[in-house]
Amino acid sequence: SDNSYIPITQNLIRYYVELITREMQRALTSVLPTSAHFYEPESPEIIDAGEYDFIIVGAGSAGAVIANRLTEVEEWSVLLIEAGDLETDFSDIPFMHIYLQGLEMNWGFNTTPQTTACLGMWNRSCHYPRGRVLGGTSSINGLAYVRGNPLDYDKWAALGNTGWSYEEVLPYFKKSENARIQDADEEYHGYGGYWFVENHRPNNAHTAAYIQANIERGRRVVDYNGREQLGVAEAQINNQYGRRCSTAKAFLRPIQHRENLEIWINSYVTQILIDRNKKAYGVRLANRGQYFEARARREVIVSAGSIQSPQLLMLSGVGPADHLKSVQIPVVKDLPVGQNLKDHATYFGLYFTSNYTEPVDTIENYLRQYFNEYGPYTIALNSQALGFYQSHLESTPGYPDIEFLVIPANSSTPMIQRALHVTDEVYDAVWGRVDPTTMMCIYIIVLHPKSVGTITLKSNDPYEYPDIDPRYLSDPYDHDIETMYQGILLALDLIDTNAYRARNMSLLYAAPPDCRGFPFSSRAFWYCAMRQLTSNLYHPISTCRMSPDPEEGVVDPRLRVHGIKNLRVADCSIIPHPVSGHTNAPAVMIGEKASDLIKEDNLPNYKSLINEKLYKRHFYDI
Ligand SMILES: Cc1cc2nc3c(=O)[nH]c(=O)nc-3n(C[C@H](O)[C@H](O)[C@H](O)COP(=O)(O)OP(=O)(O)OC[C@H]3O[C@@H](n4cnc5c(N)ncnc54)[C@H](O)[C@@H]3O)c2cc1C
Repeated sequence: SDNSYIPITQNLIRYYVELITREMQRALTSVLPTSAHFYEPESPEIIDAGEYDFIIVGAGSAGAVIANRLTEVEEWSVLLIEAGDLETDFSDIPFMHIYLQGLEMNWGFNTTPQTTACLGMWNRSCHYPRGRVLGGTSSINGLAYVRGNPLDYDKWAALGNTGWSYEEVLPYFKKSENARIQDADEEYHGYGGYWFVENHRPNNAHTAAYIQANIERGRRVVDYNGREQLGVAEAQINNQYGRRCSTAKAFLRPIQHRENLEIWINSYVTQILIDRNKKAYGVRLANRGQYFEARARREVIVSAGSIQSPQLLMLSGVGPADHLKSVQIPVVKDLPVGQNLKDHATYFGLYFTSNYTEPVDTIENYLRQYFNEYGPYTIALNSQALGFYQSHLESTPGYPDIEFLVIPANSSTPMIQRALHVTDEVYDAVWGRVDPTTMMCIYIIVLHPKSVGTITLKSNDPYEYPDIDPRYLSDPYDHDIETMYQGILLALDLIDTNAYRARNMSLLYAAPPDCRGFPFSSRAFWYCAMRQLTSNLYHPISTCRMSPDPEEGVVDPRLRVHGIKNLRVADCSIIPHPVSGHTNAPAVMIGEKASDLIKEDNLPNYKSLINEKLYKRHFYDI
């Protein structure tokens, strides 16, 4: 909704102040579940939930889009099943995104203990947040709208995935988008879609300095979703009038009246039902202490995300035969499910001090700004700028291998320790030295990691969380850690500019205890620090990888599971090669494209319904 229609009364402010105080406190203290057993019904009795044309598992970034597009066909009935509950007024506030990681909207996964990264985290294990709520991870994420580089999608196509080149996917990015951004390369954006993209206002002084420092170094200010990506930019974010625009808000709310759509929330799917002819015909799910089975006349579409789509396939007998046998699951189809896990390894420990102090205001005033669509509450972690860089390790023209996410003053909160699971010792040694009002932090992101991890089952119990073993920074030739190190050098070089010198920006002495034996800021020191404080940017992909070859992948380029009829996977798990960006925009694009593939395969004479009119700017009111 447009905030400007809401009268900003004292009662409204009081309601929000109480909400924020309560939810922040809960996030800092609540204990997240370690399994999904709370869904488990006591009785094994199964209730018939009827028949639908399509069943979609997971109302996340991709699933919500698919539910919308399939119910455009009036004669089709669609059941959308989501394990989580509804979004809240609290989750709508972009600034609160980090606190959502401490609440029940987060599944609360953790990696297995690691040996090459996450060493400064509790039990050497990184936290692995994922959305358990309508809108999925788009309802708890950091809101950055970053599609990646055209060459990423051309690589997908070059791997044999016909139909996924940049030229072929760009129309789907534009189809979903409703851009309200400045200085955009307009032909690359959509202006009539469901999903809002905005800039944040006003900018923090550190953001301006960052842009200026890069200009001094000869870099350009770009629309990173447009003509060229190398360079720096103000963030484009999925806000709608300053509020979080999750895919639930964008794609489900406007169509909730459609009679051919049923949405079941708080419903946990435990199995995809596959018959003897290897045809998927429905799902079993647990809802409010009861088992149900729903049948699909046409297809089951799994959009449960990169962790739980592979989990669900494996629980249903689709996965690596040896692994399934080891957990006593009868093998329906031997496929490399859960293999090839990749993620954007990110260094979280690079802090700088400055002579600039960002003023701190009251919650009430921040809220007044929020209701008027501006100010710190309208952005996650106050993170207003990003940069895309190419180190000497990447030679393809125009193709970045490093991203910076600039986190300026007033974004460090005690929640960071809980969100990253940093040990007390490391937290005190690093964040204990950070003055939130003056600091700047740069997250260093490896865009094309070579390290490969896995998702496996711990047992055949559908309620047990899977094993997530990402193995960050583990590739045999140290490509990932060296790329990250090059990113740190780039950041240190940037500080040595007039723009930053004017702010007296300098590297914070912050050494994790295990790295104190190395000279501060030496190469050996950074290598040590990176292994301590590298976690993920929460962008897991490739666990149900798309490939025409069933030896290499799980779904074909039409997203059909190899060897199983009437079953598709459509979410980030199908991404065959990491994008030079973030994963929410690609997930939505995948949802759009999957919907068209499904329509093509199920409607006679269907031609892609992409309507050029949708891309044209129809208003511009910022
Ligand atoms: C903290 C955080 C910050 C991030 N920041 C950004 C960002 O700034 N920009 C960006 O582009 N990306 C960001 N991402 C990543 C991005 O949001 C995700 O990659 C994307 O949302 C994934 O979409 P998806 O459709 O693959 O899965 P999801 O959106 O995770 O959807 C999966 C859905 O399936 C449901 N589900 C799972 N299992 C079952 C089951 N058995 N039964 C029923 N339902 C089930 C889940 O509850 C969930 O709703 C961030 C992620 C996190 C965690």
